[in-house]
Amino acid sequence: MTTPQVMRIMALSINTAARAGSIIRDVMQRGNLGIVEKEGKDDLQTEADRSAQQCIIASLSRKFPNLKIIGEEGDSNLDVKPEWLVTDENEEFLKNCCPEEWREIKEEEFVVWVDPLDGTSEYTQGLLEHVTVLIGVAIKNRAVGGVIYQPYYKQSNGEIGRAIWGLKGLGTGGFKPTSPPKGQMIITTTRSHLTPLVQQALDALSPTEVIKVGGAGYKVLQLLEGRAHAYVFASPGCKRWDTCAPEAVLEAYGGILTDLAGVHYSYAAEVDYKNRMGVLATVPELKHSDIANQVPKDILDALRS
Ligand SMILES: Nc1ncnc2c1ncn2[C@@H]1O[C@H](COP(=O)(O)O)[C@@H](O)[C@H]1OP(=O)(O)O
Ligand SMILES: [Mg+2]
Ligand SMILES: [Mg+2]
Ligand SMILES: [Mg+2]
Repeated sequence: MTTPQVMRIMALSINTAARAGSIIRDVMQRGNLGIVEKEGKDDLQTEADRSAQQCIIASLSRKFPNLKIIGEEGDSNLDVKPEWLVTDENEEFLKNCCPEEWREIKEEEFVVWVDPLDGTSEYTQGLLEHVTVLIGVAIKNRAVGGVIYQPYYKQSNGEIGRAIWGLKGLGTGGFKPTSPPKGQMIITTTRSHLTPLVQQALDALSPTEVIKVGGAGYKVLQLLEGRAHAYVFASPGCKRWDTCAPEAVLEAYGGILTDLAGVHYSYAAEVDYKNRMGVLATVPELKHSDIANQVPKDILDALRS
């Protein structure tokens, strides 16, 4: 029997994210980040963002030429150094059994959303543990599979970097699932894109504690590892590549990620990339709709306008 495409795409994404992670570490070690401002000082790009994206898109498109891939850093030159081309699919992952519902999905039915470096602002400031590589796999508008790779995570065996993955219908891997403390409401949110509206939404949810960290990937990790109950961001700043992989991993785990009104984003290729209605993610222990219902209407109206 041939291996279903979704399993092969996920398995190649895991190994490619790790390779992108080593490129990110190399750029930092060389010390010349090559920072440029995209839409302003809140929207930076570095040599690491560019090179990691080239590695990911070249590797995936070489093996899956009919795959639709959308990367944060725009069109990339795919004529990359041979050592950036990843061809091996992750064998550990391939030992898993493909969920029935994804078995027949063809290469051209997927959309892969790539954020080669999530947490660029933190990367440039040396807050390296906040940095992740995000590869999200969408099928029929929905985020279904995802890889969150942390290039600076120190494993207990001394190895550097770890890959966290999730596939709906199969589950998750690469981390130790942990429930957040009972009787509290710990919210994780932005540290580099705080606005009055972001603060207003936090206040409305009466958190017992607020954890400000960088990146959408790292914030969802706070939920997976029991350090926070919810991720709340009342801002249109995130785009589909920021949330596709985190949403898929969190939902494969039993949590939910939507906009602030409680509605899922579409990950179809032709959508407007902006997550205009913000981000709300919750752990499986919370009822997501209860939290969404606590978001004041004027905050939603402000995001809509
Ligand atoms: N105003 C913004 N402009 C550009 N990117 C943003 C903005 N707000 C959020 N993002 C993206 O969403 C991620 C999560 O946001 P935050 O850390 O503020 O919670 C950021 O790391 C950044 O992704 P990236 O670093 O890949 O550009
Ligand atoms: Mg960016
Ligand atoms: Mg990002
Ligand atoms: Mg990025």
